[in-house]
Amino acid sequence: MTVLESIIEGVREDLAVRESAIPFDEIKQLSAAAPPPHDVLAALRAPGVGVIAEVKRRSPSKGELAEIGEPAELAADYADAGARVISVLTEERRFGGSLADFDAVRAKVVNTPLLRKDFIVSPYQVHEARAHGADMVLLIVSALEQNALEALLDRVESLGMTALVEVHTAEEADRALEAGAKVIGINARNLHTLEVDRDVFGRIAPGLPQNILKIAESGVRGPSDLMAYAGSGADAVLVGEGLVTSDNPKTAVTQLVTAGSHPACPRPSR
Ligand SMILES: O=P(O)(O)OC[C@@H](O)[C@@H](O)c1c[nH]c2ccccc12
Repeated sequence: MTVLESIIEGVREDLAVRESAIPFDEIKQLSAAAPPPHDVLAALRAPGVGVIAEVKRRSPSKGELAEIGEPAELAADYADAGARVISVLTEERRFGGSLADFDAVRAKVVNTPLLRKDFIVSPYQVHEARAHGADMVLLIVSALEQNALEALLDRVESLGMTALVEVHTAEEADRALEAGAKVIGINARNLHTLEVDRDVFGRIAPGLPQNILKIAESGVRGPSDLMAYAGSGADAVLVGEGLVTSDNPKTAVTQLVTAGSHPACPRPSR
């Protein structure tokens, strides 16, 4: 079993528990009653290279990253520093996140779009994300059969949310396009082996259509990594570890945002 497969096994068990507490029909109603989602595409299309800042306590590759006693405070700092979207991990077993973290962040951060970062394998989780106020959800191509990917993407969009469709290979990028993805995240980390290769973005992104928003995920340590990704066509970078392990996450976001809007930073070509 790969790391991804074992994570998903745990995700399905935890999901079954939540589903028995709140059945599908009920979560569907809750998702319909939630305040409308933010326009994530508009946020990502703003000038310059954007920053998606992640609330991340732990990772399967590095173990404990940061304690994050107050995820809402951290997220508020990210928002104040100009993050375009805030990603909140809700996977519990390997990443130490939760929907409670997501709720705390949503209660505090009202004007910045939120990404529910989890391993989505069922329509239930999409409605659940919306019920908790998510604007964006992650769909991982290598975790989904093509028909499931397409059905989940349609459901995300039918609820007015935006999908971040994550790929790690050119074949997966083709599947993402085939499914109709508008925002493609190219993850430098292979979720089966956890190896990071920062060159993956530069190999895949130039082959994607111009109108597709391209997000470089993982392994961003600071402004020079952002600049390098910008040079390969990134519209935004998604950063977790580099922020939560920094002495001052707010300043770390500010530095990235500043680099992404600097005249010397290559412009996204949309
Ligand atoms: O902490 P990093 O290396 O900056 O990476 C952030 C983000 O890309 C990473 O958390 C991530 C990318 N895809 C995922 C899928 C599931 C969980 C986590 C992830």
